Amino acid sequence: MSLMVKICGLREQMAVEQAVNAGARYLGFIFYPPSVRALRPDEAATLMADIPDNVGKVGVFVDPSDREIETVLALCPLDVIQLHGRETPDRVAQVALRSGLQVMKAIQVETADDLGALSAHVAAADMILFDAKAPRDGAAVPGGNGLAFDWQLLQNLTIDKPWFLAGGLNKENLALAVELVDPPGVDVSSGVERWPGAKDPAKLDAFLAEARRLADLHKAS
Ligand SMILES: O=C(O)c1ccccc1NCC(=O)[C@H](O)[C@H](O)COP(=O)(O)O
Repeated sequence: MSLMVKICGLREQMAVEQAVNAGARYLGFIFYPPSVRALRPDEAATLMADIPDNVGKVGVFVDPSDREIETVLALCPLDVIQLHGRETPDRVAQVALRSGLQVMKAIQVETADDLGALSAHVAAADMILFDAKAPRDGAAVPGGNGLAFDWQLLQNLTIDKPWFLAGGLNKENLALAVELVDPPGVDVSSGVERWPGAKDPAKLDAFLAEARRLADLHKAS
């Protein structure tokens, strides 16, 4: 098993370099102004300048207009557009067609009902990311909240596209999450931070080392 790791919400050059060197497969940059992790396109372009081709650059959007996406793409060489709002499968397909890029659709999960539209999203998107629902607080943003959902809801999931488990992951709970869900990829933001928006070098390294350890364990078994 190789476990893909996506580190999300990067804002600092050092953290970008560290995540690349420690084996992250995807790096996420937030283009949603209400988030503390949001970047302007020019700031993100600077951070992306030296990312090698084997590491995917993911732009995270929430119910974006075509114009918002085009403004980012004019400066940022994204590989993947992550849609983290209430986008329908039709909108996901439209974004993929217009941008020519891969699209990752985030599905926010609290109960089994939240998986009702999964097959339509799988058909429309190139990748799926399962995350926890945001707290029911008007000020909450839809991701990066450090909250886990009931991972058992994803047990025995078979989907024929790459997918990621996200939401409240950290070095301590990664082994249990991987054992229960066996995801092809995992995504983390808060669990590798000192505070929202500031990645912690020690936590980043520890998370990526744990992901490698789990992948090696799986290979050996
Ligand atoms: O991270 C944000 O600030 C954010 C804001 C709005 C939409 C999505 C956002 N993050 C998307 C991600 O992919 C996060 O990594 C994912 O929600 C998991 O976050 P965490 O629970 O903090 O590890």
